[in-house]
Amino acid sequence: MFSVNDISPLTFAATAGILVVSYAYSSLAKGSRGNHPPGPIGLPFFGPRLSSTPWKDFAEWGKNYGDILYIKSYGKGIMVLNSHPAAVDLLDRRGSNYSDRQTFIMNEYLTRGLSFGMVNVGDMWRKMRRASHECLSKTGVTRYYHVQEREALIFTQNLLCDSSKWNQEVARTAASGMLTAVYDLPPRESINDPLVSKFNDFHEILISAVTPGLIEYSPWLQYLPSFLTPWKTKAQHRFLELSSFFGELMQDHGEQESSAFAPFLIREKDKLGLSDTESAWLAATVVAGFGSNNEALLWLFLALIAHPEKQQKCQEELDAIVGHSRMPTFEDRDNLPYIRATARELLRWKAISPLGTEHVSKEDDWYQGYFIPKGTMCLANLWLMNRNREVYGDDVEEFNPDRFIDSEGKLKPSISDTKDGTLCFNPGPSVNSAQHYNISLFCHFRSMCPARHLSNDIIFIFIARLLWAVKLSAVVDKTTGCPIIPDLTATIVDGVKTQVTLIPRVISDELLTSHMQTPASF
Ligand code: HEM
Repeated sequence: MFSVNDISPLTFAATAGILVVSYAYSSLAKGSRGNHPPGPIGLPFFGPRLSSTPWKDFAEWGKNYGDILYIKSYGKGIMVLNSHPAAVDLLDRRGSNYSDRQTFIMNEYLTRGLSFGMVNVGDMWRKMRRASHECLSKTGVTRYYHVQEREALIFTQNLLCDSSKWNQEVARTAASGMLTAVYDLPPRESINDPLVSKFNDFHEILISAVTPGLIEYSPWLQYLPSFLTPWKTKAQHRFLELSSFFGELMQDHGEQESSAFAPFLIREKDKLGLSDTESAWLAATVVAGFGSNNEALLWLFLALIAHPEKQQKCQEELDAIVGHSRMPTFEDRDNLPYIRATARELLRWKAISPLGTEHVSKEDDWYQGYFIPKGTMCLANLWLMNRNREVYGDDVEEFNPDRFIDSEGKLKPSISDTKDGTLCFNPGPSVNSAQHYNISLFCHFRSMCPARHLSNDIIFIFIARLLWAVKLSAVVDKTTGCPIIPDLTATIVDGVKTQVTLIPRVISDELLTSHMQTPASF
């Protein structure tokens, strides 16, 4: 019988050598730490320390480690793509491997996989994308023009009456516009409107469902007996309660012959292949997207208050093109390049979704000599891409709409205006135009924001109508006599807090009132 004692020291050393080499080879093939993209290591298991603005941490680390970072956080592999070409290569060209979403256990219990923004690429995702395309495509959104125009008018008028709670008014209007677009409901008058509150709560629920808590780090906890997991029962009840609420909304407001989203989902039910519950959740999660528009409009106030000279340029354009006898409409859009540049700059300056949505790799992959294991979470650092100095110049931190205006005063084309996304915004002599891109606000990947046209429309018409009617100024500090300029380095995490003074520019309130006669619904 063979025994270890029979092996000579030489054979033993040779065998051990072969084992070490083959272990090293197989770990390399499986992607040992050494073969992952570089990145800081930090504490065992916990990984490197992340601040409340991780996109800034990633940008800082990128200076040492390069455009593709890999970190392990709480045992989870995360790859961060700091450059647009790398993001396009992986999330678009190899999108079939990187289109899964991170699974959050809490999200599964609360939404049963029906929250549109968190659906994995697959049958359900395709159905939801197809259904939303009808109403959110570039031509589809034209049906909402009058809804957005009217909301921007009501918003402006309400601010003229009382500007002290301007940020609440922003929240009201963002929710109200989406409720009309989806359920064909009349405008909501107050932030305390029960439906607005309900969707505010729902928005919070969706966020909490994807905010990692203890259960995400210790998934086995979910299998404990029910008396030890009351959160599970609570989440399941919440799902049923929300499903029945959204179902009733669909029934009450979805049966009309209007071109709002919910009635469309009901009419086309068979063609779209979505069950009643799935349609109800799709409609509700589209409404919940108002949070992003709300955030963009909050930043708009800060940008305009801090930059009266940019505001004035917008108003000069409005005065020249629209005049004082009528309000701007979507028909004026092509003739208002500076307003459009302001809208675009707003989203570049303060990325609303700085890291996009998490993508997860389905299979092992190799990229630029690095190994990316299956199940790696991939984040596109959109915040940083929109601060590429080679593309935007050295004043990337500034709010400067002029960067999008060419020497003839026209709006420069944006990546969304080009098919292949390879447009170079500001090519210097050393820049390879095929490698540089101008703007990455909504992502250009397979799961790019389906509401990008709608959001662009909303931001455009709000800037146009608001600045047509009023001038925004900072409040003056009574003791110093100086204007209180808001903190522009703050992030939405800190909250957007500032006071604003409104100086009316319109001839009379009657003019605004006359615009209220526009149709109230579809
Ligand atoms: C200024 C406003 C907005 C910005 C900047 C924005 C940005 C984004 C970004 C960056 C993504 C991630 C794409 C990816 O990583 O793959 C995304 C996805 C998404 N957005 Fe938006 N968004 C905005 C408004 C909205 C609104 C109003 C809605 C609701 C109608 C919405 C619904 C979604 C959905 C459902 C997804 C996930 C798409 C999918 O998984 O296929 N967004 N958005």
